[in-house]
Amino acid sequence: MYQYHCLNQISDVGIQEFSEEYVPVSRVEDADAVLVRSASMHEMEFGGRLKAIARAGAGVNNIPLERCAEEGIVVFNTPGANANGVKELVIAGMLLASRDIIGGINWVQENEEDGNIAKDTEKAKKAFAGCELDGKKLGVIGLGAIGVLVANAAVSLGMDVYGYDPYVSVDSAWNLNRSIRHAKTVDEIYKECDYITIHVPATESTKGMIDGNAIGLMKKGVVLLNFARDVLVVEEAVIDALVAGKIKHYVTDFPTPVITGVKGAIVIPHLGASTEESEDNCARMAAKEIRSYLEHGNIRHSVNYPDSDMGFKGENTRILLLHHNIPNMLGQFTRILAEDNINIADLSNKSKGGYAYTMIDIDSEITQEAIEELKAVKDVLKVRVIR
Ligand SMILES: NC(=O)C1=CN([C@@H]2O[C@H](COP(=O)(O)OP(=O)(O)OC[C@H]3O[C@@H](n4cnc5c(N)ncnc54)[C@H](O)[C@@H]3O)[C@@H](O)[C@H]2O)C=CC1
Ligand SMILES: O=C(O)C(=O)COP(=O)(O)O
Repeated sequence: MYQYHCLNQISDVGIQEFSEEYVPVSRVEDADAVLVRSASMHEMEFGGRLKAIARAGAGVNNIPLERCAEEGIVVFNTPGANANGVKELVIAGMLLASRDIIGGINWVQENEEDGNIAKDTEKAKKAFAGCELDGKKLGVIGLGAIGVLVANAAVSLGMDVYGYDPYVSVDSAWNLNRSIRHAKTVDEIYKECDYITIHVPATESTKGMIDGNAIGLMKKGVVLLNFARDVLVVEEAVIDALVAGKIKHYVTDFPTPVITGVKGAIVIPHLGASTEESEDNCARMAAKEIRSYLEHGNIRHSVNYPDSDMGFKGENTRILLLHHNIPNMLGQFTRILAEDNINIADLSNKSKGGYAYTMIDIDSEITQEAIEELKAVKDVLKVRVIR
């Protein structure tokens, strides 16, 4: 039996991926696996039983990745599974910033009692007029799953699109529309574009990247869109720029006490991934990742351990070792198994940064003493045996 705990509402489509072998539990401490969306896990203690955390979504800044790695807990996310949902809302954000659609709708509601509203509309509407997206320059910072979709959709809308991503993956580069201009520096985006949208993860190096200096380089009347994370943008600098008319609108998916209610800020309550399709996709992918790891030891889409796949666990016993990525670990593991007269049928050893993952299939049983010896090896963080 495997026990799982959901820290946020997770779509039933994902939960249905679990077999009868899986039961929900109400406490994280009792869980083999946790499913989470945006709930913060930084202050949480994890029981020794926890093996996997699956973020049904993209951003993992709510999870203490390093601490999890040290405790031998594999953290997964679901790359691309909600990207289309976000892309559609970004396009909506650009449209909301181009004409005062929100102001116009509010005006209609405020005048609902007006028997003359059809006629009065024609006088009032000039206050809500704006511009079109066609022909405007859009800068996309971060060309991952979301950035690529936004950039390509904007091309279809007739925009002149610039993309910036110094770490762009080969897949993303292949998927980009060929008319998109390759910005060699982020400053080029700041200086050239009428609309700027940011789609990078929140990390120590990206936090605060849109600051007063970046805004200083932007065109007067620029529209800035942030559907990635609040902390990427220095909100005080944005507010100064809104007041000065340097930024026309700041469209953000992240309400904070600082930005909410500010004139010119269009603040959406984190709805980027809140579509039926995105929620189903993320939940389904997250549940599959958990099953594959718990039942077969395979890792796919982890953010703190290397991906590793030895296929379905067949008749063999499978030993899984999570450890620091340092020399002579394999030598120690194979010596312990050899001393127990165990024959290795298959073996994989992968690393990612400071962490490594070794999977060993053996064609006999392993004694509890040998397991204890493996656990006692210095720099081994977790040992699991699937029989
Ligand atoms: N509003 C919402 O509901 C959602 C927000 N997000 C946020 O959007 C972010 C991006 O999501 P995805 O596109 O799915 O992730 P992704 O991992 O596919 O793409 C991120 C891209 O940013 C690039 N990048 C990293 N540092 C950069 C830098 N300094 N300058 C330029 N590019 C840089 C990477 O090379 C990568 O191509 C997530 O990390 C999350 O914070 C994601 C999904 C939903
Ligand atoms: O996937 C992401 O990074 C998101 O921001 C979506 O968050 P949510 O799952 O809607 O709480």
